[in-house]
Amino acid sequence: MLGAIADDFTGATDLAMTLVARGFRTVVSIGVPGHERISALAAPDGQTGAGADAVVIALKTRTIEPSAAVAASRNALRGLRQMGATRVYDKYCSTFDSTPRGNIGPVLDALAADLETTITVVVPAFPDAGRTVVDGQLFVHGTPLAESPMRHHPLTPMTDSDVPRLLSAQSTAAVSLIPLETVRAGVTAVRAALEAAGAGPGARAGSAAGSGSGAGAGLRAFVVDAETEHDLAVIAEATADLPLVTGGSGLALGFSGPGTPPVMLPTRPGPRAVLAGSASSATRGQIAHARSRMPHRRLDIDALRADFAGTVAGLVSWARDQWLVDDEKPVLVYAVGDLADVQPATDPGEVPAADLVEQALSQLASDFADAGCRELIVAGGETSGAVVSALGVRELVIGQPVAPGVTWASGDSRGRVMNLLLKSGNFGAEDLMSGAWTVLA
Ligand SMILES: Nc1ncnc2c1ncn2[C@@H]1O[C@H](COP(=O)(O)OP(=O)(O)OP(=O)(O)O)[C@@H](O)[C@H]1O
Ligand SMILES: O=C(O)[C@@H](O)C(=O)CO
Repeated sequence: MLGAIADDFTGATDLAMTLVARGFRTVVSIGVPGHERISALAAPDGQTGAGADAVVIALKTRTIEPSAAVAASRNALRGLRQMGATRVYDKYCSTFDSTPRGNIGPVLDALAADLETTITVVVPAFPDAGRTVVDGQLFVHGTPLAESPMRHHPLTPMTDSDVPRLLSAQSTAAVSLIPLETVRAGVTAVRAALEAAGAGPGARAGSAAGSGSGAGAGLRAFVVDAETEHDLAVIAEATADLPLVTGGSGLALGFSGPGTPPVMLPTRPGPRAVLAGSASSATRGQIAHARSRMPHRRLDIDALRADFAGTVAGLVSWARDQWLVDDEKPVLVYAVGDLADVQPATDPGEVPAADLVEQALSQLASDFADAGCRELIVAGGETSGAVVSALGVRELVIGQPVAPGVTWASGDSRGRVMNLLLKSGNFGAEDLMSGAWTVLA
């Protein structure tokens, strides 16, 4: 069984949809499952679980304190091992989203230590979504990460494009690069690079330059260049025996499961809504597009600060009115239409704007579900984490894909099955908020 740990919920569905497309029966667990569910999912023969070929544990650890992220990830690893996971996939963002102190490095270090492995790979590339890595530099649709809209992210502004440098600052591992020329030379060349480096301290991979930082800790982390799906297939094959691989979801494009067919989710009658807490440029474009096609409201952060319950209740009553007029049309509630709407810093003692937004969208999701809403698009990884937790959903079944990294899923919210589309901030076409509904059977 393949076990995966994702640092946010949209990342979990992103990876899970790729695994489903590659023929894995995949369960997304929101947090670590309870003992009974672990037993149900466990693989009696160490190979195939009764309920799943792959389990992705969705955490909300991208921006929390590094020590808390490490503890939650190690706990998830324990759960996966109890289920019989023999390989572990540490999923983080294809744009390497992390705070300056972590959490990608500390989590990678801890998982490698628990798995007693001294070699792992770092593969953020996801070419279908425009993320490529060349000479260790991460590009977003051809623009260096640090010049892309990611530099304006409210929680994880990315101001460096150099993946080995980003990782070295966070990890105790000796960080090296396996360059594109080695990947293009094929599986044997990548394996040779990994094995040669395993030979001793300071060993280099292919023609790569190693930073060598932290070499004493024993772990070697190889950032591997990749520009195409074929590159990812080469890397996946070359690393098939590693107990731990890390990256965006792209690496999983090179995996091959037992051929389980995908699930088609039925549409769920009832009102529909879009909740967007993401400030990412793709989400802002989708909001601009959706505003001319559906009733919409922007969250008023000052009003939330002054009267949270009253402001949310006002939005619920507005949404109910819209659904009475046209129950086919989704309503849109969003946080950021324009970057100027972002409120980065708050006075000490004040609830940060980001928390108010997450709390408001979570409360709206619960109240909308109580009002009969059974289909929901949520934009943003942190936002999705907050919303799905508030809905009390424990597991997701992956359904129809919508765009690279974006998929419908269904989950049980306190006895009500809902279709949920958890969209990463920078994924999806401009018409996603009005168009994604049509792919439900
Ligand atoms: N006006 C605002 N001021 C400050 N923070 C905000 C504002 N609006 C939203 N936020 C916060 O910004 C964060 C956006 O992160 P989120 O992960 O949801 O989106 P994203 O980063 O675009 O998506 P992803 O992580 O999937 O790429 C959330 O915590 C949200 O509450
Ligand atoms: O890898 C990605 O880019 C996404 O799955 C994600 O994690 C964004 O939050």
